[in-house]
Amino acid sequence: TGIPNGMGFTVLTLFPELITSFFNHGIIGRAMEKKLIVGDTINIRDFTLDRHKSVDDKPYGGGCGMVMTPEPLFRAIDEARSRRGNARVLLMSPQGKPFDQSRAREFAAAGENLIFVCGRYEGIDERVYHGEVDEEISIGDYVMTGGELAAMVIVDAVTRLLPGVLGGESSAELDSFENHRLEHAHYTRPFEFEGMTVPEVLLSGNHGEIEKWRRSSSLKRTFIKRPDLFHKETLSAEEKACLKIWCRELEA
Ligand SMILES: CN(C)c1cccc(CNc2ccc(C(N)=O)cn2)c1
Repeated sequence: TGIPNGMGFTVLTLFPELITSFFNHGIIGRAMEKKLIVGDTINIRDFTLDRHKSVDDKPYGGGCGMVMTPEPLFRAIDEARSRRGNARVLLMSPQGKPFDQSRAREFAAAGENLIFVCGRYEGIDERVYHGEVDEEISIGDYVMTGGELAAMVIVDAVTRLLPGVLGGESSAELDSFENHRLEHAHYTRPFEFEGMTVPEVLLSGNHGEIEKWRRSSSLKRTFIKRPDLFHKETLSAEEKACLKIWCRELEA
């Protein structure tokens, strides 16, 4: 990624402890320890200049709720940019461009440092967007009380794609959504549980048959749970044959 000490993630927020907790646990925490990523936070309130450290104010034009004032945000973003070069400023917002797995892959591959602006209240002053933000991103069509969860979702989904983060135990390449198909069913011990057993083929050691069963499982689950994904990628001849057999079995 051309970044000496890992990909940088800087989160601008009024609640840094929400973010630092996320950075210090699990696979993300291990990636931090291994210096595969450098995650830090900036408290927007530290960049206020007034005695009351105010970060919001009443909206021009009236109406309910408050808007985040531009000055502290501008100064906090400039501080973030000064920490690491080659950075992209992302505003977390319900109005943003939808984030998905292919976007996660793009960010992981680009190796740019990412700066996340997490708004609270009814949003931020429009001049911040036009002056300092490279891109507005949404993690889904719903409104939250702040952008922090959206920033953590993106950091999580991007970090796990970086080389060395997932290690051997699992690999991002076989992720669901990789080829617009959901992941196959997973089983582990015990063989029988609550009267339900494990498909015999998975214990056969016949890797060809196991891979075939897994492709079939992935296809069936996509068909049942997310048929919309089929429009993104055409069915292969093998997949068509598999679905035909399966449908005949269902009719029988
Ligand atoms: C215009 N603006 C910056 C803004 C306006 C309202 C709320 C917020 C903060 N809440 C969020 C942020 C992101 C998402 C999402 N779906 O990604 C949902 N809620 C920000």
